[in-house]
Amino acid sequence: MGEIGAAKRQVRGRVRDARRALGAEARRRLGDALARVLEEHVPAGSRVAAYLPMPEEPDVRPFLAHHLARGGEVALPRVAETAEPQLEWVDWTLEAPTRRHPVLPLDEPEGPGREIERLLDQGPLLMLLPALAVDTRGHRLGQGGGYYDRLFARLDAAGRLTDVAAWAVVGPGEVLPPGTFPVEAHDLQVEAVVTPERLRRLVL
Ligand SMILES: Nc1nc2c(c(=O)[nH]1)N(C=O)[C@@H](CNc1ccc(C(=O)N[C@@H](CCC(=O)O)C(=O)O)cc1)CN2
Ligand SMILES: Nc1ncnc2c1ncn2[C@@H]1O[C@H](COP(=O)(O)OP(=O)(O)OP(=O)(O)O)[C@@H](O)[C@H]1O
Repeated sequence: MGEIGAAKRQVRGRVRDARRALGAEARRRLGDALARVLEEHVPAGSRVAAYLPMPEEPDVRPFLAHHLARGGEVALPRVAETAEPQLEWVDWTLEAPTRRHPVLPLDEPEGPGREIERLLDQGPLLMLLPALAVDTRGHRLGQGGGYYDRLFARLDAAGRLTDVAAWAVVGPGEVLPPGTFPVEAHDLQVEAVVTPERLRRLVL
């Protein structure tokens, strides 16, 4: 691994350690606070792409439950079983089944998956992206798979970036000054970051 990879890994490790130190009760309160922020900013009945959190990630499920109850639509990503690493998208409701990924510590939706372009054929959507940290220019540090970077590179190539509003979701203390972690040419930029405190729109 090069210097950049090592520096990203160090910041990932710090954030993961801090997240692990939180108790279940603190995580629950943060998930509820996150829901209140998202409920204020996401129009009822709109289309949202989100994620099923791993145990230490910001818990968007309270928001998703509220959004679905008010007529919203939710799609979730699944790691596709294709040769090249990519995500596919599954329409989701609270009753829909999930299954454990064979390798990653992830629950994923079951049922038919679609390419991102097919999801967007139904109209533009808001995408909530899991992240370990975001800098105030909108650069996102993810788990290190490069899945979302590839997804947005593909949307860019297809001329469909404008169909997706990308908001990263992080916990308290995870919006960092530029330079705290290195940024590479392939790293996507999000237009906003959501924390349990507030929505912060970023100047790209
Ligand atoms: N909840 C959630 N779903 C998601 C993502 C995510 O970050 N969070 N992904 C975002 O791309 C995709 C799956 N990619 C992932 C890539 C790596 C790891 C991961 O945890 N890797 C670590 C193992 C855990 C650890 O060491 O703490 C690793 O490989 O070192 C998880 C998901 C799609 N779904
Ligand atoms: N557009 C792309 N095409 C091919 N490979 C890519 C692309 N974007 C990123 N990658 C590769 O993916 C790997 C992980 O990148 P990075 O560390 O930025 O992941 P991340 O954004 O933190 O992960 P994730 O999006 O899965 O949460 C790197 O090896 C990188 O070269």
